[in-house]
Amino acid sequence: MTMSADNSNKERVYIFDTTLRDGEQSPGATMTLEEKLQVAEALDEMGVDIIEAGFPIASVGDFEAVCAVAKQVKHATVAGLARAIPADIDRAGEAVRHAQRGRIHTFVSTSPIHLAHQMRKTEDEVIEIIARTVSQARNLIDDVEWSAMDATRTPIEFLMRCVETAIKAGASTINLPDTVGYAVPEEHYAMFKTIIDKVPGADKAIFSVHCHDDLGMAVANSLAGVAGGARQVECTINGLGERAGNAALEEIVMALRTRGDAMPYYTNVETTQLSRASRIVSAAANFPVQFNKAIVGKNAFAHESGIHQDGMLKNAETYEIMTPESVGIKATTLVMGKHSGRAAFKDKLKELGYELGDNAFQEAFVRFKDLADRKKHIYDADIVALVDDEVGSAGDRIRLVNMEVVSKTGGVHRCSMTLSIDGQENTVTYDGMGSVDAIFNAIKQGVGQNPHLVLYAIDGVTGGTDAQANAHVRLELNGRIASGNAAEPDTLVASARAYLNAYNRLLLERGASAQGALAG
Ligand SMILES: CC(=O)SCCNC(=O)CCNC(=O)[C@H](O)C(C)(C)COP(=O)(O)OP(=O)(O)OC[C@H]1O[C@@H](n2cnc3c(N)ncnc32)[C@H](O)[C@@H]1OP(=O)(O)O
Ligand SMILES: CC(C)C(=O)C(=O)O
Ligand SMILES: [Mg+2]
Repeated sequence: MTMSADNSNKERVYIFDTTLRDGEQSPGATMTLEEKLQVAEALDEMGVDIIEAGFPIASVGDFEAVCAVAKQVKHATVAGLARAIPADIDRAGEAVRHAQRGRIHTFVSTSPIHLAHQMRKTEDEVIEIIARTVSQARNLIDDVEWSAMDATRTPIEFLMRCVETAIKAGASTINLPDTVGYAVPEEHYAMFKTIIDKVPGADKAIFSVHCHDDLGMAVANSLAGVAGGARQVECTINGLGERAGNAALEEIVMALRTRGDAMPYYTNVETTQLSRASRIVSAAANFPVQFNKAIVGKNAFAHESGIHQDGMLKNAETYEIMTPESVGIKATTLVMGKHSGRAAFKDKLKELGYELGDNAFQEAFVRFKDLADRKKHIYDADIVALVDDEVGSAGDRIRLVNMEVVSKTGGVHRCSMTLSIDGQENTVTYDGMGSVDAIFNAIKQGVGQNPHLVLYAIDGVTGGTDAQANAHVRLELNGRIASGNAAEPDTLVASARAYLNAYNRLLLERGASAQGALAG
């Protein structure tokens, strides 16, 4: 079994979502009040434990957003961020007091570089600030989280002093952020383990891990923090966040769920809502999700290569470690493209309602591969057009071998064409008023007949400049009418093949020899 959702013998990990605060710090990701409320509703419904709704001192808008989220949220705790500054803490307290469960999240820098350059404080001054500001917050609310900004670049002895001070002052959650995405997993594990094992009173607090993705290790570091004893993970939907982003919520949750055998922890998140939450955040923050993003990317459950598609058709567990349904995606997609094989092509034809005999199938597959080599996206409509074309022209006695068209503005339009007529090749060249006229004239010359063109139309099978052209031709000769179609990426080739297809049908009705068959 590759997936585990059995939570017995596992420890609970609390999910602290900071999409609305750290996520919104991502350049260009600002959300309106309505958008924030929509995101908060999705997070609350999904079972997130804590929603950090904003930084109330930052602006009137942020304050109002935190108040509104606090009033709306039904289940989760709502947190507001505050610097270690009295006015920040009062403002955060004022905003989250509307919540059924409110939390003040206050932070201060602890690393030497921050102390020297950002805060311009000594270690002793920082210890005094922590004691004073955490106590202030605790006088406003029971639930106080304290964070050591830049914890991972802080000497462990000083970090332990800070943590002990914060716990003594009443913080019930201690967050040790990797603010600049500097940590590596082993080190991160060791930091949590050491602090939890050694700091007096550590058992009175829940430890929290908060990672940034500057080196692409935010999720790995978060999971290492959990292994080291953290029981709250701070993360964002789609990994939105400052610079390279925060640890992605969907990745943390699905990693714990899928690899419960290696990591005995569980979360309360309803995973089938992950995909919806991702779409809501992407739209609200106006931030597209990369196609190959784990869990929620467009390609996360899509397979194009033939070997994988063949495996998927035999048993989905050959190439999928989670089901798409488990993250709220309807189904796996087998994308038809140049890497696809016969198994997937046959399956696609079946889905589209075709059952071809062996020869027709092989020919259709060769044409499909040829089309896929030339066209980026193969849609169902392309395959329908291709198979209809293949089936419709299967018995054609006159076939296009190759053609070349020269066309010049205000000048000559000339088509040189080789036709195979009952197996015999015949090359002709003819001019026309335009490219299509030259092509049709060349065919008439080649077959020695002059049917009347009743209809000629072109439409695109799909959108895009690389879309196949569907050409339709209707011919009339001696009172008989026949229609032909052809689909090709090249409009002129499609036109020639549609004309020949119609001519072949006139021949078929007549049952005569191909060249000059319709005379008299
Ligand atoms: C790692 C993180 O994600 S931290 C959160 C980052 N998020 C944000 O900054 C978004 C919201 N921020 C804002 O709107 C503004 O920066 C405000 C309102 C908070 C402050 O604005 P301003 O008063 O104009 O200060 P400014 O942003 O220029 O500088 C930050 C000040 O806060 C101080 N500061 C930074 N962190 C802390 C802290 N945790 N505790 C106390 N002071 C702090 C800095 O030292 C600096 O103080 P100084 O002006 O005395 O040198
Ligand atoms: C404010 C803190 C928690 C933060 O976002 C960080 O250090 O990355
Ligand atoms: Mg952060």
